Amino acid sequence: MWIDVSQRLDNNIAVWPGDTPFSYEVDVSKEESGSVNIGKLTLSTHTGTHIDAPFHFDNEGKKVIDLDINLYIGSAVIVHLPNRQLIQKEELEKLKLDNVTRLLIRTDAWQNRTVYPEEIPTLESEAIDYLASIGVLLIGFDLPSVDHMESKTLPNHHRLASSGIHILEGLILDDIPSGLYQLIALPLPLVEGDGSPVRALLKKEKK
Ligand SMILES: Nc1ccccc1C(=O)C[C@H](N)C(=O)O
Ligand SMILES: [Zn+2]
Ligand SMILES: [Zn+2]
Repeated sequence: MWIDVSQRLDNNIAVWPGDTPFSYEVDVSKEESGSVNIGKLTLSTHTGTHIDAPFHFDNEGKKVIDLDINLYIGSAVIVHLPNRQLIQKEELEKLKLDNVTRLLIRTDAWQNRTVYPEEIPTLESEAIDYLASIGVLLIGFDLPSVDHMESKTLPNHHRLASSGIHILEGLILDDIPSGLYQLIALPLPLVEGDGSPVRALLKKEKK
């Protein structure tokens, strides 16, 4: 059974402070067209559960279409690290993450999803270097960012990208136990995209 770990996209979804509100409307109704309802979406590429392309924080960085889709499908490990402000290398070392290419970190730190949190846990730089050294290629969080909310320089976004680690944000992992899963979280084929909403799904691996 696949489990949906995506935020639902409705007109009340919280967005990054100051960012474009999400909107879905029926632009042309069935009555108007005589045949079909046609919806219109307005949204930031960083709405809800989404991936970041390096172009989000680097003008020379890859855009969504340039990202390898294989990153976003395959086995993933979920670890539960609640009640921390800083996620440290030592702690990750203890989790025996060898051979993990997709790592999802459940922090439980974004409790009220109707608003953006003021502060969120982050990885220390040594932890990013450690994950890169063991071969992690995708990191996902149940958080709206991999940097502090007020950060303008986005050091973790840059360090992850330069280490070859791709970013998945805004997962809903509330009820998901630690363990080994299959993940699907594919971005849209946005040619100019700096990010893309995804439908993120998990399936428990037997074992
Ligand atoms: N600064 C922003 C301003 C407007 C919209 C989004 C942001 C973000 O940085 C979003 C977050 N860091 C993200 O990677 O989704
Ligand atoms: Zn983002
Ligand atoms: Zn981000």
